[in-house]
Amino acid sequence: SFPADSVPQAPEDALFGLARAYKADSSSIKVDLGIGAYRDNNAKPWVLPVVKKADEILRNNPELNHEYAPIAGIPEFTSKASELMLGADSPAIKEGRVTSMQTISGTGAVHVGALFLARFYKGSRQVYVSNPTWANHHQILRNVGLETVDYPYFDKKTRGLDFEGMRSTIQSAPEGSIILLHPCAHNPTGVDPTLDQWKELAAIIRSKKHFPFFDCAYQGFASGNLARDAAAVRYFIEQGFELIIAQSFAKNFGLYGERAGCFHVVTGPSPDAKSTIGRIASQLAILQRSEISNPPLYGARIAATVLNDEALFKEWEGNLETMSGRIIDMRKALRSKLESLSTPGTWNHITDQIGMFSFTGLTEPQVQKLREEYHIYMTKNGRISMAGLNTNNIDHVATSINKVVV
Ligand SMILES: Cc1[nH+]cc(COP(=O)(O)O)c(CN[C@@H](CCC(=O)O)C(=O)O)c1O
Repeated sequence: SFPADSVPQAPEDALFGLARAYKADSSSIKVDLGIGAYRDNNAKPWVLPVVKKADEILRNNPELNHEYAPIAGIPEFTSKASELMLGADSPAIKEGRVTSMQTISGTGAVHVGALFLARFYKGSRQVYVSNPTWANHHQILRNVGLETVDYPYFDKKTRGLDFEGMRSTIQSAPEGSIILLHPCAHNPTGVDPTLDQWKELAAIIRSKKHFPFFDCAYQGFASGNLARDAAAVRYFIEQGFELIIAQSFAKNFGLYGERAGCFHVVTGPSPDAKSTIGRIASQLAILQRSEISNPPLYGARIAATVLNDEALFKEWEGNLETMSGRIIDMRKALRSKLESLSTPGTWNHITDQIGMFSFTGLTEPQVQKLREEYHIYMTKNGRISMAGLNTNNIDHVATSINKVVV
């Protein structure tokens, strides 16, 4: 009933396949620079101290049970998630122009956003996506019948932003195209537009009546500051855009496997904004009900416990600074080691880039060699998850890169 020509063998997922290969490697000097998940200086996943506290609070709460969550998720989570993204004093929130729905982490939010657009967006069915972008974007968008078109993003020479390429491609996209944007800590390049460049992009997107789709997976991880990392999204909302936002709590709460995320729709200021938002929320509930019915409780309860308590929120901000700070230390250390080894080429991009990843410029053969000869694992495109580096393995990584970069 399922012959090979109707169910062909699919390629293994780039990222999860890499994780599997790393686990299977018995070498004592292996280094995992693959999956974008934070590791501490001992290369171990880090359960944030504030998450441990929230877990303790939940365990000691006799009121909690395992009943279904509402279809849109637990309100003490979704309301705080939207304040975190938009800012507690956001006019959009005050004017009732936002609806938020809890999702299966960031992936679930990108998916339900894509599905919502595929069903109800009357503009173009083309989604303009950065080249390169997150490994999962294209297939999520295509699975719901949207088309993807690349906009240039990475300048191979400067290893920085190809702003001219990005700007002109968005400018010339058909009116009403959907523009998928990473608001901070771009994956995989670690390169972000400046606020002035965001303002220029907003003007173009408005003039062409494009639709902004923000995928925010690293708020607080890029600069260590939650408001700064949300600046692009908040600017667009201040400018009165109608837009959607996928929000992951995987990295900034370390809740990867608990799948805590949120999806937001923001409408522009208008007399019927509230009724529009009500209609949108009602259709989102149908989409969600038919796919997951209602979202998982644990991760959202942990995040809500922290987001609703001033002292825990402050402690969380400290935990974020610990993670982003350690990554920045590793950026400085890797750059200076590569330079002190006089590794051919320039390495300032390692510290110029921001967030979880560094787009090193290493070629596929060099990546292959690092993996086979030095047991260092990174994605084929030369992306390094900087949290995989630590004071115990950084010399091995720097000297190995130095050897393969001829
Ligand atoms: C831009 C982006 N959007 C959404 C997600 C989804 O996150 P989640 O909340 O867990 O559903 C990720 C994670 N990407 C890193 C983690 C592994 C994955 O691909 O997923 C990565 O690129 O390594 C992103 O980098």
